[in-house]
Amino acid sequence: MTSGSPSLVVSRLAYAYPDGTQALYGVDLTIRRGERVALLGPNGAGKTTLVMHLNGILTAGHGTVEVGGLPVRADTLREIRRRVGLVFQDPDDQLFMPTVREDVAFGPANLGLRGAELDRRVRDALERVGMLDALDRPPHHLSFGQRRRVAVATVLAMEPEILVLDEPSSNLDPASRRELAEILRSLDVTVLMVTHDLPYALELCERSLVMSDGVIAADGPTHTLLADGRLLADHRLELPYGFAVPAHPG
Ligand SMILES: Nc1ncnc2c1ncn2[C@@H]1O[C@H](COP(=O)(O)OP(=O)(O)OP(=O)(O)O)[C@@H](O)[C@H]1O
Repeated sequence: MTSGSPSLVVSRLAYAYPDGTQALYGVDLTIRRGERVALLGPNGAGKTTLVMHLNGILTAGHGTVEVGGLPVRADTLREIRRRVGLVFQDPDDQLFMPTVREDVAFGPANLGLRGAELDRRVRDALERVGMLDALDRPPHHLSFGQRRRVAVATVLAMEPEILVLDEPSSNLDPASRRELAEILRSLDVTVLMVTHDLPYALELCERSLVMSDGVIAADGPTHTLLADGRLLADHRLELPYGFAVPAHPG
């Protein structure tokens, strides 16, 4: 991957739902290749609405979204959905085939891959999340944490430009949470991660965005933002009880 060039460029993106609720008021955002960025913000800030624009589930009222230089438009959606790998909060929204192998093969098979190339994609993606052993198991026999890792693999198998994760640490026990962090850190892919888990953002993402009332209210090093008590209070962000942001990053 060419680091430094933009993976994602969002310009002046505004959106109102059909009932008139204005959810985005003009979002500008550039994420460069290889960055890991956390999208923080209270309930109702517009995070999900923004994410749904990245692969064209919602289309812009105003403004533009480009992924790897390709604009999100009706005629580019197929390629955009390959480039933007969305990992839902609930893995059961993503896994629906009888075996893990078939679930991970589903996307690349849809792109036309077959035979050894398809098999390589599936194995490679499962290996990257440490789930190769589960190849022939039914997803519903796996633990929640394992299903989340397989859900990540279904997206990695598409070789996306950017991996977008919705609450990746939710419902994970501490060991699974740490293991997923290690996996995410090991991936050579651009990551945008929506999370309420501020320590997870600090651990994984050098840069964070704070969304609030449909705009990006702050954008900077995660360490700097989380050390700013005033910023956190202004946007209903709270560190866990007893958690202290280290005096110096990393
Ligand atoms: N389908 C919808 N119709 C109308 N308004 C909606 C719809 N979905 C979301 N909204 C509104 O849009 C605004 C932004 O919501 P959004 O779900 O993007 O926030 P969020 O930051 O993802 O919140 P959370 O942290 O709770 O997931 C809120 O005011 C919400 O009530």
